[in-house]
Parts: sequence; C-alpha cells; structure tokens
Amino acid sequence: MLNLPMDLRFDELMIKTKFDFLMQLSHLQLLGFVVAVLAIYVLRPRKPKGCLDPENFKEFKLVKKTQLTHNASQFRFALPKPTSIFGLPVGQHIVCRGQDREGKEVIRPYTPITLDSDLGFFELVVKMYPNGRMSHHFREMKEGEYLPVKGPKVHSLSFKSSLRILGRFKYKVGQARAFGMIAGGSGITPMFQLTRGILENPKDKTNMNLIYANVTVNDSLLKPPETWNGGIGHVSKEMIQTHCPAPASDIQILRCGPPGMNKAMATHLEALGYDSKMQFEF
Ligand SMILES: Cc1cc2nc3c(=O)[nH]c(=O)nc-3n(C[C@H](O)[C@H](O)[C@H](O)COP(=O)(O)OP(=O)(O)OC[C@H]3O[C@@H](n4cnc5c(N)ncnc54)[C@H](O)[C@@H]3O)c2cc1C
Repeated sequence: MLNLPMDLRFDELMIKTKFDFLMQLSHLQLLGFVVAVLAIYVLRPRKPKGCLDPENFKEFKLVKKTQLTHNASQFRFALPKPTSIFGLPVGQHIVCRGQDREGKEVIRPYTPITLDSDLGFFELVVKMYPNGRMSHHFREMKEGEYLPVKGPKVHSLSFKSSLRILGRFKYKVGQARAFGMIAGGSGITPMFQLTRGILENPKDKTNMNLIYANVTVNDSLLKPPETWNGGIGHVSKEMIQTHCPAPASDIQILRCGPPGMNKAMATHLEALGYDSKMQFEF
C-alpha cells in the first residue's frame, strides 16, 4: 500500500514520482531518454508552413493566364516548390500590389479560388473594369512576371451604416447548419472557395444555397451555364425567400458583390427578418 505524506498534494506527488524515475537512470540511460524525447519533438507531424506573410509582400510568378470572359481572366501563380502550400485559411483573402496606368502603386484585396489542398500554386479570378486601377495591372500582366502578395488579409472589425457586419470570416466546420450565398460578378470567388472547402471535407455536412447574379449569362465566371433557365432581373426578396435558408440562429447569409447590390441585399435581408448575426459581407 502507498503511504502518502499527508501534506503532499496529488500533482506534487506526480512531479516527485517522475523526478525519482529520472534519478534512478544511469547517465547513459538519461542521455538516451533525452535524445528520444528530442527525436519525438523534432519528428512530430506538423502542418506544412504556408508561403504567405501577413506583414510583407512576397512575389509569386504568373505561370498561366486564361481569359474566361470578355473582361475576366484566371491567373495561376507558382509557389516556390511543387509541394508548397499557400497557407490561406478558407474564407480569407490576400492583398495584391500593382501599378495603375500612371505607374502609381495600387493595392487591392482578392480571394483565391484555390485551397491549401492545391499544392504548388494558387489561382485568382479577376474581373477587369475599364477604368479600374488594379484592373489595368492585371490586364497588362504577362506570364513570367511576378505579383507581390501578402496575407492573409484580415479586417480589423469595423462597421458601416449600410452593412450589417464587416469583419473576419474564418470558417470552422459546423459554424452554421446552412449557408445562403448571394454573389454578384467577381463576388463569386469567396463563395467558390468556401464551397470547395466544404465539399472537399467528407465530415462537413453544411448545406449551401447560392444565388449568383451577373449582367449577362456570358459574364458568369468559373462555370458559365450553356443555357440559362434561371431568374432574370435584380436579386429580389422573393428570390432570397425561395432559395436561401429561412432566418434561424444556426444559418448564415453570405454576400459579396458590387456596392449597389450589397446595399440592396442588406435591405432585403433585414426586411425578411435576418438579423446581423445571420449575415456576413465579404
Ligand atoms: C474581400 C474582397 C475580395 C475580393 N476578391 C476579388 C476577386 O477574387 N476577384 C475580383 O475580380 N475582385 C475581387 N475583389 C474586388 C477587388 O478588390 C477590386 O476592387 C477590383 O478588382 C477593382 O479594382 P480596381 O483597382 O481595378 O478598380 P478601382 O480603380 O478601385 O475602381 C474603378 C471603377 O471600377 C468599377 N468597380 C470597381 N470595383 C467594382 C466592383 N466590385 N463592382 C462593380 N464595379 C466596380 C467602378 O466603376 C469603379 O469606379 C475583392 C474585394 C474584396 C473587398
């Protein structure tokens, strides 16, 4: 039977027992023990480090530029090694630096359509506006050139009167039972990234519904439909009611589009009873 001194607490006893065990080892055994512990520490499986730096721009080489529509292209950038991972959590974005028509520096946020399961590269889908400053940079960019990128870009929490929430979207499995997604034009990129993240995880059972609006069918990015039998006109309250999960504490409506559309969607969602916790704008 173990005789415990009355004033020795259990945790002190554990430390004492471990210490006694080490004292009984010879120097050689002790050395072996230390080496084994170090080996376990050094060889422990670790998540590979990503290539991104949130503070400093790093340059990535454009290896493929594919025109998708009359004003949008897909850009593939190589990572340092074919096995490298980018290191951007699902739902977050990067910032890219370029030069406008006048040679002035311009910095804009973009959401890659790739995930960390895509080794050795990352891809952006960029819609280019006629007078857009960064659009000019992407329009002129040629394969073999380098793009300075830093990230993940995270907003400090801030609020605008017309927006419900502007903040950080860091996806965790099970954070919502269902997502309703409302995207316009290039606003499809965060939805695409999140959808891929959910579909590629067999343990993730989150439901998703997407309303994707474009000026014309030919402006649809990523997978333009061959024929169109969806709705026509601006995204309405009725479309949201028909296609998105009803207001509930375990659903979220994600939206990303041009400013006018975002404002209109915020008004529709509020009228339909979605409170601020049920909405997120990328
Ligand atoms: C979190 C986040 C992620 C983003 N991800 C992507 C992405 O993956 N792909 C992508 O293409 N863009 C994305 N954007 C938009 C991107 O950051 C730029 O705003 C866009 O590329 C235009 O930049 P610009 O410098 O060319 O235009 P600017 O010089 O800033 O604007 C010039 C003119 O272009 C038009 N314009 C600019 N932006 C829009 C817009 N969103 N809708 C309608 N008209 C507009 C307006 O007429 C504007 O007056 C994202 C934005 C955010 C906030």
